[in-house]
Formats: sequence, C-alpha cells, structure tokens
Amino acid sequence: MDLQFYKYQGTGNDFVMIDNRSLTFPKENTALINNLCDRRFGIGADGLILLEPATDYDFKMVYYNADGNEGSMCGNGGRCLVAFANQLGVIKNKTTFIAVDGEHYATIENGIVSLKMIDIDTVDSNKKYSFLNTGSPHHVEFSNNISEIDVKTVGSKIRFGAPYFEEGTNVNFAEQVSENSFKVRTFERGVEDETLACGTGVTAVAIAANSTNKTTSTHLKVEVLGGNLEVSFDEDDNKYTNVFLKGPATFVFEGTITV
Ligand SMILES: N[C@H](CCC[C@H](N)C(=O)O)C(=O)O
Repeated sequence: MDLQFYKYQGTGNDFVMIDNRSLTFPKENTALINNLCDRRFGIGADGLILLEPATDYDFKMVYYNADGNEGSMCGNGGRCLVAFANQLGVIKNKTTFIAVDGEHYATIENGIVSLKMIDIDTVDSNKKYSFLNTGSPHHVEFSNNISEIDVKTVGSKIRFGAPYFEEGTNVNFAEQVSENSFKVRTFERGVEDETLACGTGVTAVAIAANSTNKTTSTHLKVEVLGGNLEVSFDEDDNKYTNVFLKGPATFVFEGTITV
C-alpha cells in the first residue's frame, strides 16, 4: 500500500508523521516502523508519530522510537505533532491533546511551539547524577566540557548499566554556561545513539539544575546540537508545575512511500 507521510524536525530531532485519523496504520508492525525510520532503507527519523482521534481532546499522540517500539513521552515529537495538527487544520493556535503520559496543553505561533509537560515531584540526585521522569526517564550528569564526551559510548554504557539495565534510560550530559543557560547533549534510548536534541531530556536538565541549586532561575535557555530550546516552570518545595518546553517545530517535506 501507499503510505502518505510528513517529515518534521524540532531542533534537529526528526520525526515521520502520519495522519492516522482513519486508524488504518498497522501499528503492530514493529519492523515496518523501524524501516520507515531507517536513514538508509527508509525515510529516516529518530521516531514515528501517529496523529489519532481522541474523545474529549483535539487528538491523540502515539509515539514510536526509531527501533519500532512504542516509546514513552517525546517532548520534541509532541511539539512537532502540534505543528502537524495545525498544518492539517485539526487545530488553530492552541490545543489540548492526550499522549501516553497524560494531557498536554500547547500553543503554536510563527512556527514556535510551547508544550506543557507533566508535573514533576521527584528528582533523585546524588553527587554524580540526577534521575527524573519528565514523561520519559532521564539520567542527567553535569560536567565542564561536554564537547569532549563520547556520548554514544559513555551514554550507552549508562543506559544499559546499573540501576537501569534492560528498561534503560535516556542519558543527558549538561554544561552550565551562565546563571540561566546550559548546553546539553543526549543519548537516546530507542534510537541507541546521540540525537541532535531531546525535549524531555532538556526539560530534565533544566529541572535537575534548579533542584541541585545550580541555578535559581525558573526560565532557562538550553543549547543543543540542533538549535535552542527554552524551559520554564514553577517550583515549590522541589515540586515542579507549569513546566513548558518551547522552541521551533518545522515541516521539512512530505511524500508517499510504498510499504
Ligand atoms: N526525543 C524525545 C525523547 C524520546 C524518549 C525516548 N527515546 C525513550 O525514552 O524511549 C524527546 O524529545 O523528548
């Protein structure tokens, strides 16, 4: 069959988007999803996202990692899906949609999408790292010169090692640039490589930085390999609410692929 797809990217984190309002996409076909995301044998992407109908919401987000397995929440994917819903005419400038981790509110203005993430009430930190769930699990380590880190090798070791093992985690390496700005590089579980950006990861770094007193700011700028993102939140007694991830979400091309 011919499958129509749309390609989007948010700070270089790229996704194949499919309008599945008809519910005809063969979701159980892990190999197909993996192939569509393959950069040599397919379209190429860090993940694949289906836009589906949902009762009481504008739409439902169904997200798969590039390996073909359904993933946890994807922040940049969510932002790109909002832009896609806007392109399809499903929404105008604001929306409330449902994803695997619950309800999300978002706005879109001139290609910039601001996405509300889940509340975070647990940040586990020790001297070496922080671990928290921002919709997806994230290990966060701060250091001085992240440009020198072999993110794929070191990230993969942490992802499969104690205490994460098979279930794994995404791994972020962060460097403080100023009181309210950071640089981040991320190893993504499910892609099993460094990606150019990770929205839930950047969100995790911002909250970990606040939680471990690296900053008192609640509006942080984060530079990733593929561009710039912003994270803002309210903090009360180490609980984080009104967490917003903001940045560009861009349509790249569309096409049909025979599968
Ligand atoms: N790129 C995504 C994160 C995907 C998380 C996924 N790799 C997993 O936890 O399995 C983001 O922008 O938030």
